[in-house]
Amino acid sequence: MPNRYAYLGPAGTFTEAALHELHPGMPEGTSVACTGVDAVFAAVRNGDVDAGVVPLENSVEGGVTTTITELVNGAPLLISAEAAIPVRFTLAAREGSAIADVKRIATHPHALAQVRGWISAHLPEAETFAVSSTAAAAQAVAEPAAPYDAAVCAAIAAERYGLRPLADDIGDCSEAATRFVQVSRPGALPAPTGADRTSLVAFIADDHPGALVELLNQFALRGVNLTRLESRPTGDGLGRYCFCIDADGHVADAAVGEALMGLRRVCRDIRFLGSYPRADEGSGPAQIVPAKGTSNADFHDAERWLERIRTGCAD
Ligand SMILES: O=C(O)C(=O)Cc1ccccc1
Repeated sequence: MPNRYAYLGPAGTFTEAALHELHPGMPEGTSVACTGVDAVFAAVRNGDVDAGVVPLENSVEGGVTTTITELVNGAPLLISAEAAIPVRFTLAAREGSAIADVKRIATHPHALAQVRGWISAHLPEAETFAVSSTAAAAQAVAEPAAPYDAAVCAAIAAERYGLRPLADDIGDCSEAATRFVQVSRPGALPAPTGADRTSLVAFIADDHPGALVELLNQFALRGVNLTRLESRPTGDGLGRYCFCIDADGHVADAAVGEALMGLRRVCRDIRFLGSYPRADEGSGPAQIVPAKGTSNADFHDAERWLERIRTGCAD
């Protein structure tokens, strides 16, 4: 039986595009469109689907709060894959509308944040409304008694819901990309590929000067490169934060494994969020030359040396 996947719907979202990038040629009927990120997490947790795809962070707007909150505070799930896709926004309206008719615009909050410059330059009087996704906005605009005049969405969503593009590529930053993750119930980890990422949440043991440096040192000392560090409130009171961390490498790699053991010793709690193949395989951080003495072979050699000393077999 093919796997079933939930995603932030309806059809035509950027998240659906990410799902297809992760599973090219997936059979009809194997995806389930959800109305919110929280509904995707619920579908995965209660076993309705095998995995779910949600947006995690955007290169312009930063983290997607609902996704991060679910990963940090909800019943534990693991990230099993990621996809990074460019996001290009279209302003779309019903047939017969012109830009000058647009008074009410609907879209996802992350899309809105990325087209603010264009809207204030071209439609400074327009009101904006946050809805659950860009495709939900397009679907709503297509309704005969639509409460909105236009949607900011993907070109493919405009086409799917029979809307006319009024302006294409209206994002304020042409290089904008969003990172999506696939979440699964805890189980076996994807095998290391040599170009992996590890995600976790670190909870500091007690507030003291240098607590964050201690945490970061666990990675630095082992030559592990970090690709994301985001503080999130723990919910236990003002000034209490946990740290969401993405690092290059797989937990099966000696350096990452040892960094995690170090964190375990200095932190109150660690939530491991998974090791999975990097979407930017072969570019960016992957090009970083490993620090001296931090390869798997270096760690294993040092371990064997210590063992010889401990057992009295040192030469
Ligand atoms: O609403 C969508 O289409 C999504 O998939 C969420 C989103 C919104 C804006 C940028 C990237 C992802």
